Amino acid sequence: MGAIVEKREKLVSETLKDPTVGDNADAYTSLDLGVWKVLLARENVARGFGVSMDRWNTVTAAYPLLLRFLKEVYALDPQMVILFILLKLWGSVESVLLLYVSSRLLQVIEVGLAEGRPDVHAITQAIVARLILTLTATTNWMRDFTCPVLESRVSRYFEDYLLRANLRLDLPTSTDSSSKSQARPGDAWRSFDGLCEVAQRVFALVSQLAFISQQASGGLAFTLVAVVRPVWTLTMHRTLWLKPHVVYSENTAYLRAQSLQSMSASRYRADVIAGNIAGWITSEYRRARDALGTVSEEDAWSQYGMERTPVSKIASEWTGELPTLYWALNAMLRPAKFSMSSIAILQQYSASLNYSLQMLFWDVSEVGKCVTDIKILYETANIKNQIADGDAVYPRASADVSESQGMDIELQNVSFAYPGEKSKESALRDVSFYIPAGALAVIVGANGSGKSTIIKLLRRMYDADSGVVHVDGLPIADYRLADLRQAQATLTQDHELYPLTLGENIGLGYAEHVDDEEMVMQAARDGGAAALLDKFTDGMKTNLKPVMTAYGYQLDDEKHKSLKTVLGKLEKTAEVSGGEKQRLVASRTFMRFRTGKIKLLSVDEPSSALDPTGEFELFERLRETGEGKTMIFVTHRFGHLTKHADIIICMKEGKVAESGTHKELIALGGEYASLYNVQAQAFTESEVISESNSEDSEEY
Ligand SMILES: Nc1ncnc2c1ncn2[C@@H]1O[C@H](COP(=O)(O)OP(=O)(O)OP(=O)(O)O)[C@@H](O)[C@H]1O
Repeated sequence: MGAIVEKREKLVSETLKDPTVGDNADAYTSLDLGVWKVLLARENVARGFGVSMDRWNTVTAAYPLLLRFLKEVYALDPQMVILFILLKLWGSVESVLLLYVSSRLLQVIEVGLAEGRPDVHAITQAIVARLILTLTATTNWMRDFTCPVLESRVSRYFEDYLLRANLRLDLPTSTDSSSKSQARPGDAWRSFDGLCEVAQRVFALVSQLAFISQQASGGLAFTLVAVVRPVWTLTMHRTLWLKPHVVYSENTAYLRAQSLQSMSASRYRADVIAGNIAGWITSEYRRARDALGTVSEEDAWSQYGMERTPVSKIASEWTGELPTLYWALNAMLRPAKFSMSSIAILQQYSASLNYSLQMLFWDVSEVGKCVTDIKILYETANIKNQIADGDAVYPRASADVSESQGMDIELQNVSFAYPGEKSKESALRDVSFYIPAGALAVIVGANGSGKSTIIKLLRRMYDADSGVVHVDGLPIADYRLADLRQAQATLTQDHELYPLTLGENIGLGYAEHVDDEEMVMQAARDGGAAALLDKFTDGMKTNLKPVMTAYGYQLDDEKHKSLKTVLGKLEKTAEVSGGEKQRLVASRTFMRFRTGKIKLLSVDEPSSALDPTGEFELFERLRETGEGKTMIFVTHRFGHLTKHADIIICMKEGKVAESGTHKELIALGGEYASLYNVQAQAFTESEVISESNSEDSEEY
């Protein structure tokens, strides 16, 4: 863990010093906030009353985005939005009305007491006040109904927006943390509600100030004195949200404790139980906690907001006392103009203003977060994909190979390192080879030698750092991505099962025909998954991993047996074995073949969990189906495939060690021959297959 932290420190300081990164390291301030480190872009404009122009600029720059956001939310349901805002604003109106009623009440009581006659006005005022409270209860009740309806409309709209924005991201972009979107659909509603809340607070404060400034007991001077505190507090408020910053932790003990804590997740459970390491995890966790001591883990944003000295807080409290001081001084200096009721009324005004100010301050401190969340939300749709689209149509009408069913592939001096790769060596180094259209190529080599990476470059999951991948004579980057991918079928062990039905898991190989049960069934037969579909009562309609919606709380083992049984049944999902998963994924690939557009089939070790018969049948069917198309198989197993291969590319440490046919490579006696011999030894009488007699020995 210490090494990780050292590396992280080094990485940060080297990146900031790196002139190619573009920024200047001096432009950042590094802050330590508990377990967090914050790299904060330095503000370059002079500060006045704690407010920087940068902060103001950020808010004004966000204005068009805010306007767009509010317009979009309004368009979702104008009537509901208006009702929601009116109900919110009622809170502000109500506070002014209550101020008015209670000040009138005090005055009338005072007059009544002085004159000693029945106080009809006071009784009327009290009834009106009660009516206001009834209205408040009704508006609160109405808000309980409007709020969830509007919330779900806003959330659904932005869920849809984010789904589209995220699904269009390519692999390097979506895994790159600097461009990965942190937006969540729930942020949209929180931001809208937060902004409405601030609007309500501002409206409440302005109405109170307007009302008080008109009153004989208040007046303009009192109102001005009352606004000193909010102006002071808002200008002194520290927020990170409106500043460009990076937050990370390099606290060894904290990171260690977090890692150990995460080992309670269900994906580690089997290993933790089998390895009997629960005790070790707990004691290591406690040790990490002890080492952490009292260092604060509170989030960096809250810690940044905390004042380093009490000066600002003291000043804020004092400015809050100014209204009291004002009327106290007035009462002493001009006693004739003051009565007990006017003093009580001023006190009420002060208390009410103070409350509104505090609430406003509380909500305004969240505005920065709302603005940032809205910005992140919209920026998700503008994240630029790292894999640029080409404009050439594939297959090319003019290409010599266009008539062929296969794809003509040539790699010329291709080098590639994964983005942010920590390995000392690149995944591919100066790789060159040629696979003619319609050929069967097999890529072999040790673990980590770059075999799968070649397949990923052909699918344009990534682009080469240098060198060129040619497809049908043109650089691969020139083609339209959608055309290129449409012409390829891949089968790897990285494919996942979708949380959808078994039928959809297969049918999505050809999305346009996902509901064609006949076609899906045929693909299932080809991929060896037909028996699996028969196994489940719901067959193709079986939902594999439905999203969990069953929850049970406060259930007693004895008293609530039937409820627990219901819950158990609801929680049960359909399970498939590793081999069955591979059969389903293979069936999806066969479904893809039915598009009739496939020119390249890449198969990357998809059979690790298949039984020998299953594996043999799968490869045979793939070879039959792919007949005439270019086929690339990545494998560790030597046998039928290598025997039939038109070309074998043997990889070693990111380079092509050698290439040729099986016979040629065995005759060469190099890397391929030695890999082959290791496997052949297990099946032959003689320990080593010599180069000379190897020609007929590939069957094992
Ligand atoms: N997503 C990734 N990010 C960073 N490095 C990666 C990534 N995938 C692979 N690598 C690294 O690239 C190198 C080549 O990996 P690749 O998967 O191409 O090897 P392989 O020959 O297919 O290995 P295997 O036989 O184990 O499947 C390895 O050193 C690996 O650690």
